[in-house]
Amino acid sequence: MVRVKVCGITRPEDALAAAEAGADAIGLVFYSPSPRAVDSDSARAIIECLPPFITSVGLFVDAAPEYVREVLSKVPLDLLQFHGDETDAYCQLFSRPYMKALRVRSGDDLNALAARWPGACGILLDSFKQGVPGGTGEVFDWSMIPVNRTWNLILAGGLDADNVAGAVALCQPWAVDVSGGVEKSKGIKDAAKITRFVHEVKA
Ligand SMILES: O=C(O)c1ccccc1NCC(=O)[C@H](O)[C@H](O)COP(=O)(O)O
Repeated sequence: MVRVKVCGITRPEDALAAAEAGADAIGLVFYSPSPRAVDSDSARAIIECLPPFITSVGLFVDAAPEYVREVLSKVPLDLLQFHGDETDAYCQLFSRPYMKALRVRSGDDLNALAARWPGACGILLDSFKQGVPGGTGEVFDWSMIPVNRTWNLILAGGLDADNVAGAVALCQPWAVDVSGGVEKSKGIKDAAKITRFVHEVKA
């Protein structure tokens, strides 16, 4: 069964909509230039309203370790996601499971790249857009993804209810990750779009 993470959650009602739709995880963005960014108090309130068995993921981009530790002291995050140029050693500083996001560019050897983060529980493949670390709303060339891989693939980038079934059939990921494709506007999710997306993945 392919897992689903709904990322860029900014409101408790959107976290509940994701949980009720059957999503397995929610993502909270701790990167202030993003229109989907949340502060620690908001993030804690969102997580506190979740029912059991929904993984809470905190997302950072080249953050100072002190900031990550400050967030972790206030917010009960289950899993970390690093979207910048963080090394494996940096990602392992926080004694939490982590996923490393890689923004895919043509010609990348994705198996070789993934091997640089042996401590990662998953590799999130996302689209590359200059100056935009994530949440681009754009797909990348899924044919670049190696069929033979030893790492857990989380597929991201421009997914929505119309393309996700094809993406799953082609790429066979451990999980999929979506943000823009289930929104009314940046950071405001659409419950019906979330429900349709999860159905397309899990039906
Ligand atoms: O979502 C953001 O605004 C964001 C900003 C900076 C770094 C990462 C960000 N999102 C990370 C995610 O995991 C997104 O879900 C992923 O990039 C896919 O986004 P989308 O293409 O909109 O589905």
